[in-house]
Amino acid sequence: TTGRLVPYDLLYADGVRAYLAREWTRAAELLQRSLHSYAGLREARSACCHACHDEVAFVRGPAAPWDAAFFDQVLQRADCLQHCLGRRLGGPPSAHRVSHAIRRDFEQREPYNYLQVAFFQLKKLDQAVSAAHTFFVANPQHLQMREDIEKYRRMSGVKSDSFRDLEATPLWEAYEAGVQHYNADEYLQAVARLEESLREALSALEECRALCEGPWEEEEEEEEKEEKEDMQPGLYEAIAAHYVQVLKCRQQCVLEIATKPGRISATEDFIPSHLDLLQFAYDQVGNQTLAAECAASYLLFYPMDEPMLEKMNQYRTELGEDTAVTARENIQHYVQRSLMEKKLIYYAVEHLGGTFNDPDLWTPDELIPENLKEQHREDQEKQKQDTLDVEEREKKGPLPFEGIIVTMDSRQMNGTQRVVFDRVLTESECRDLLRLTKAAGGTGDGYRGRRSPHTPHERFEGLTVLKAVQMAQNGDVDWKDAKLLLQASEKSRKIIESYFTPGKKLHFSFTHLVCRTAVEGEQESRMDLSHPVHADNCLLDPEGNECWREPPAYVYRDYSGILYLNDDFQGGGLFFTELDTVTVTAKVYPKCGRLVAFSSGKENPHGVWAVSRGRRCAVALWYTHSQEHAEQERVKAEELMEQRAAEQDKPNGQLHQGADHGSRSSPESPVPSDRARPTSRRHKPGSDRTQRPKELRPRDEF
Ligand SMILES: O=C(O)CCC(=O)C(=O)O
Ligand SMILES: [Fe+2]
Repeated sequence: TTGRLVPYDLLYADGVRAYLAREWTRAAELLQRSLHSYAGLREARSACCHACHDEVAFVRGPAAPWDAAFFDQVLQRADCLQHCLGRRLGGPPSAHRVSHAIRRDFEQREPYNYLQVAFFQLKKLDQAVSAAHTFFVANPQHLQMREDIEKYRRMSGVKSDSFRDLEATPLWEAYEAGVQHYNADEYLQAVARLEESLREALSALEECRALCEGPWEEEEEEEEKEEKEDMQPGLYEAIAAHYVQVLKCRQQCVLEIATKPGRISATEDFIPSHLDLLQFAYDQVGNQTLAAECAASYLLFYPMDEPMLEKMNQYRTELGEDTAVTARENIQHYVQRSLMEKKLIYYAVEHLGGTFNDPDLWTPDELIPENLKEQHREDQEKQKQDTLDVEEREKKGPLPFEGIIVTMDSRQMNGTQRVVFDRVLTESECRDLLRLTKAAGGTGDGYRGRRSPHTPHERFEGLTVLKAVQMAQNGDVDWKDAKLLLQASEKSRKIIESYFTPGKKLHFSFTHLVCRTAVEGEQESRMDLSHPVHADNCLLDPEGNECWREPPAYVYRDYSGILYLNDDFQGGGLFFTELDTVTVTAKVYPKCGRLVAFSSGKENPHGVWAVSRGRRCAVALWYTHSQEHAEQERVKAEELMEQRAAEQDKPNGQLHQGADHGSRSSPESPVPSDRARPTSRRHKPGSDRTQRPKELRPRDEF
């Protein structure tokens, strides 16, 4: 390295100052240097962490974790790190302490927000665009940046390959591709990508853990001092308190690596779920040896997992008793280290106080001290009571159909009057309804593929119940399929009525089957939404934090439902926000048979993320308490249907109620829910404000 690394926070502060003074060349240079320095510091920390011994590796057994020998190890390691960093940084590591705020800015890629404007002012369009894109990847709810990017897209001098993520990691690309192959039963490709993603995840984890150790942040030091004063500590206590902070920080890395940039919540149980998927995929491609190895590795996390234990037995028989099946070494190390750190943390929490938000779902019960378990049980009890309260408030009635489950309620969706049901349709019913959309598309009657009113990058096709029945009359689609559309929407109506407004009739207001199809070749680094954030019965005014319940809004709509039919597309998640339209509070990923329902008012602003590949189909449903606004088309459609039934003199078919959805774990939640695991100990994705303060926003410069 070339001499001393200038602390990135200094460069950043100077860069922002130059930006505000509109000295664009200087601003661009300083901001870029701050990013380099930040990367350099991370590299140095990683390298040093690797070079200095991992003290936890020296601790043997659970007895007396905090003995003198252990403290020696901790101190020695701290010493080693200090020297190593000093050498690599060309100066005292303490010079690189930064405040929480600055660290957060860098984690959220804020420097790129400024860089974009500086480059734009310098007429360096290519760099402006890649800075904008890099920022936006981590801040997809940033409306201003979305607009900026739209402007770039319309500019003639901008090449499409300028929309680059300068901070891209291979992890998410590999993971998503892996899961997609897995979904498509392409197990050979799935294995390759998931192995890559697991490797990347473990290495990202190491990097993240390295950042937990010096140079310490100022605010953490403050906290620490308070703790020290509280307990008048000796040297060991001081080291212990300090060290516990590091351990907690390292444990939180699991969440950090499992959170995709721009997303709010982590993919649950990221590492074990890789092994779960890999085990199945290896099995499918006939590689029993590696499948067994993954099973053994998975069992390190969930030793009592019945299905996996069964698989293990099977492999033992198949491979012969002589073949030793062992877990992967790096996973063994990972689990041991994690358990050891948890033990130390719990020991400290028990004796020194404080709290620990364990990020893992797999932590064995025995590890948690009795009195903390007690606390944990109380928390759970309280949470249950809260749920009951919400249910009470929402006057939740019993569900009118068997086999349907409530997957998320308002509390879990951080809002009011929101719910997700699953298993409302079977796979075969989804297929039939999808066939309806395909057949209808071919006739050109009533089902016109046209550009979406919301985005030029998608086609938008809609089919009402009346159109479906009319097409059945014309012989263009099956009567059975048209009837299914009527039945599915009626079933949804009953579910929603009984859940939200038992005893108060809900009428259909409008129903249509709608597909959103990505327009091929126009998806690259697309930044708009499939459906902008809106509320269903009022006009949102995010600036005024208001929602005007007046025309042209459909003011009489009281409840909304969306019944999803498929998941073989990319993007297309539904999300809820606060009134500001940017603070995302909940996300729902479509899949066959999933029904999301919510009240249509200002309490539920929502939007749909871009569909970037494939076709996303759903039955969109709106309901009203007002009889006079009841959907007339539907009355007509039902009449036609009855006429036909009378002609045929056949009884009406019944919708299948409840479904058996196979036993394979779905990759969206790779750990089947019936596996024993503690619930609610992990942190809940709360609301997350992604819009930055206005005064520093580059937008004024456009
Ligand atoms: O399709 C979805 O998930 C939501 C659509 C929606 O919000 C609407 O059409 O009003
Ligand atoms: Fe909507």
